[in-house]
Amino acid sequence: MVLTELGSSLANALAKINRAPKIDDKILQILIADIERALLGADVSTKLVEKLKGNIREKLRLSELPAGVDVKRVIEKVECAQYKVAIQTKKQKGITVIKEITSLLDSERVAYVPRRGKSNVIMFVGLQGSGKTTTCTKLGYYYRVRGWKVGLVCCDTFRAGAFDQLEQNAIKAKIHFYGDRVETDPVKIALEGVKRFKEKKFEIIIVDTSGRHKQEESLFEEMEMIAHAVKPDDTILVVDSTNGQQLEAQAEAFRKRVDVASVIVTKLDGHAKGGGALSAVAATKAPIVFIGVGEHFNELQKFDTQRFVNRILGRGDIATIVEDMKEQKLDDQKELLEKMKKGIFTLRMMRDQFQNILKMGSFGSMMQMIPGLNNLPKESEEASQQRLQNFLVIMDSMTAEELDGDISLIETNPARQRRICRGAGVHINFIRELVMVYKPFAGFAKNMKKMPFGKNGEMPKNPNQMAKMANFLPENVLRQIGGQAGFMNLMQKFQSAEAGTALQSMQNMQSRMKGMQQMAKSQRRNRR
Ligand SMILES: Nc1nc2c(ncn2[C@@H]2O[C@H](COP(=O)(O)OP(=O)(O)OP(=O)(O)O)[C@@H](O)[C@H]2O)c(=O)[nH]1
Repeated sequence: MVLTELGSSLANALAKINRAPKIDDKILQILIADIERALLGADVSTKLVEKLKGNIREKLRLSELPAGVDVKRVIEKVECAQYKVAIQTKKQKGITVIKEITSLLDSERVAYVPRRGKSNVIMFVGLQGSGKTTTCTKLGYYYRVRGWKVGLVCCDTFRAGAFDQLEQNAIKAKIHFYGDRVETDPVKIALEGVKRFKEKKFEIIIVDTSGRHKQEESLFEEMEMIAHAVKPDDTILVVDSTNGQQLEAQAEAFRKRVDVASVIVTKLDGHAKGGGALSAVAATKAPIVFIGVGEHFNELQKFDTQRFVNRILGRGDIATIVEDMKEQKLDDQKELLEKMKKGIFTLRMMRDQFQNILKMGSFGSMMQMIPGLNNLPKESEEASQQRLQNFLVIMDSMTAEELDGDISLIETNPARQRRICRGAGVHINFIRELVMVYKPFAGFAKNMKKMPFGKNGEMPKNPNQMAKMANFLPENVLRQIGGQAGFMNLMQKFQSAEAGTALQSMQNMQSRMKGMQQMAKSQRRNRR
């Protein structure tokens, strides 16, 4: 994501503060200038950047801070207890540099949250090509994998091919679909679709409406009529981030005509205007609920300003990973854990883990959430995902005996290898690579027997035990997460994010890191 570049420029600017022996006004001016350059480079409007600079200058008066306050922490930390005392005495609001950056992207309005056991009707609106139809499926998929009953209604009678596109997407994403090829009145289709899904107690009913090339009166009239007919609980505007700052006017125009409750910004996976797009939408005070970061169904990320800023600044977002695992019930892996503790790790178990990784989203987005791993080389992301898909296809062509038995069954039998690869339609090299990826996982499981887990399998809290645990990680993975100190910090974050699932989460992460390390290695080898 290009926003990662904005994040690293901002993180570099903040790092200068940490390196400076003394913080004075001159250093602060340099910081402000660096931040200005980074934000303008990401297309954030000059008006907003000027406001941000003014706020920092006005609210961060170094000379007025009481003695004893840690200035570096004041500048950098989002929450700083000492500074809170300082600001109370000065009657200022809790403003720090990061808070200011966060507020650029924060609409401060709370979005609609669907309720379980009720039919939540969500209407999508937006210009043609904004990614509306794709995003309807992505959102449907997002809820389906979290156990909601989802239905899609296609009311786009304007664009030929919209029906087929949504129907195909719905089939691929295993979501129920309603459309009518013959009916030309989108209002009738919307009413009928919503009625049918409500009768069958669907919980999420997504209504895709027509788009137009520009903001035409006919588009708005149609939107109003559909909204009037189905009375949506939530109306989501889909906007294309490549329009950058222009989105402020676009979002305002839609909001004047329908009650746009929230916004999804798409195509943030590779455009320099991402910062402009997000800040422009936030300026309209419509909350951004999700962002689209690719064309695949799972490339939709929940948007939470604070977590997003943490992530792009390289501070990771463990809370989202743990939440995703819980929501997708990926943390329910007691059986896996029990087996691994006995040193057992089969190909079937690896296949389940790989499926979990794919369910959680792309490698890139997951990596960006882990502190210290945010800077993995970009180019490996898509290739890694493809490799994972190939491995899954190979494992799907194996017999139960091969999936559950000893790896030597495959490793020492070329005829078996050829049969599996023929079934999977892949080159024989892939199965050799799969064996190479599998072996360290199995070795890791063997090591687990020696790890200092608590009586009930919980992660150690004692620092010495934690340090011991770190020794079981591969050296370069440990380096990437900031050595033993980084590992302990990560563990604490997992534990505080969700004490009950910390162990499973950590073990999942460890397995994934190891797998990714192997993949990166074999990619490097292939490139050579
Ligand atoms: N890279 C990237 N492409 C996306 C994203 N979201 C959608 N797209 C692509 O954008 C193009 C347009 O998406 P559609 O969903 O067809 O657009 P639409 O807004 O529904 O168009 P109409 O139905 O004509 O109104 C397609 O090629 C999508 O694959 C995203 O987050 N990232």
